[in-house]
Amino acid sequence: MSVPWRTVGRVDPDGPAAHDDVLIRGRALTKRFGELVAVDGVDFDVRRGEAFGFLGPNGAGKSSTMKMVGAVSPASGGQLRIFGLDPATDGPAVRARLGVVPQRDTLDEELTVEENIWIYGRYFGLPWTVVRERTVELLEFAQLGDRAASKVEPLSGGMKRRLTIARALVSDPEILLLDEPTTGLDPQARHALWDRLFRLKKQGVTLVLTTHYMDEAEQLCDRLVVMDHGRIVAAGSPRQLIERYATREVLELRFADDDGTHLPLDGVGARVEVLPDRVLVYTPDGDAAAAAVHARGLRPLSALVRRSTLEDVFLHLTGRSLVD
Ligand SMILES: Nc1ncnc2c1ncn2[C@@H]1O[C@H](COP(=O)(O)OP(=O)(O)OP(=O)(O)O)[C@@H](O)[C@H]1O
Repeated sequence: MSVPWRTVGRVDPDGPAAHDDVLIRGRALTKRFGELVAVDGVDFDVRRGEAFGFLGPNGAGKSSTMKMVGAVSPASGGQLRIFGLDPATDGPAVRARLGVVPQRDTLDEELTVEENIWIYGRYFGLPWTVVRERTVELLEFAQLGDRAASKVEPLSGGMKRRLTIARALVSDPEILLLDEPTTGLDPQARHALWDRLFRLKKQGVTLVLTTHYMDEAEQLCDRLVVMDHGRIVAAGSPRQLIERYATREVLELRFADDDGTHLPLDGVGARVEVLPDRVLVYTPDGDAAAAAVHARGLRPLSALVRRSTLEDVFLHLTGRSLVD
């Protein structure tokens, strides 16, 4: 029996995408800056209604990809189609259907909160009555209704980000592009922003975001690609990636002697990673692995069992941590 309310506005991350469900298609997409290849032939599809993420460390090529998708930076090679259009020749038509939240806020600090949305609405050529009406709704959505007439300058970082999102929504875009939406925000502000993004997703807005926070990618993204050095090193839903590249649990061990390389840990889990400050034992059963460690006479200072995350996926694929 189908359960309609569970499928409305959702995509099946494992299912094949119908052709007209693909809003953004990149094939061998490349961006060069002189000799530097910032994006090195990436393939991806973004489907209608999903939240799609580009996850990777600084310099991975996420923003460069996002700028090509935003039709503000031309591709150096490969193919890109957005709504079936080529941004190289149909830039204005593509941009009219996108909302963009850049990595750095570009709000006008001299203007008030509502004026920042008004000028954007007018820029998109919307009638004044529509702009005013939408501004009221959007400021409610951004939880800034009581700040409409305040100047932007004294707002907190989280409020400014929410205002930037509200401003990007004034043209009622089909796709919202968010470059590092929560970088620099405190945990409370990040959660408040995630909550707004969840709401947008529920309303059917397609979200495309870049992030180097694995928890953000896990929380928000239906599907994502993991990028490193301009390439896609893995693609799938967070769950698929964790199942494919990590075990269900991780036993994190810390020893008094930081050098874990000599420890007799062979076979205690499916895989062992020795980091400078801790040893990670990948295992389906963390408690059983902890017992095996103890049985070998090892006495770590601490032993913590946790679930695998996308950070573990990235570590497995690249040998490095996402946040250096
Ligand atoms: N306008 C530019 N001119 C020259 N090099 C650039 C330019 N923009 C980006 N790069 C380089 O391209 C590479 C990829 O940068 P990009 O900003 O796309 O990475 P990123 O994954 O978004 O990282 P970050 O989170 O730091 O923005 C980096 O080596 C960067 O220095």
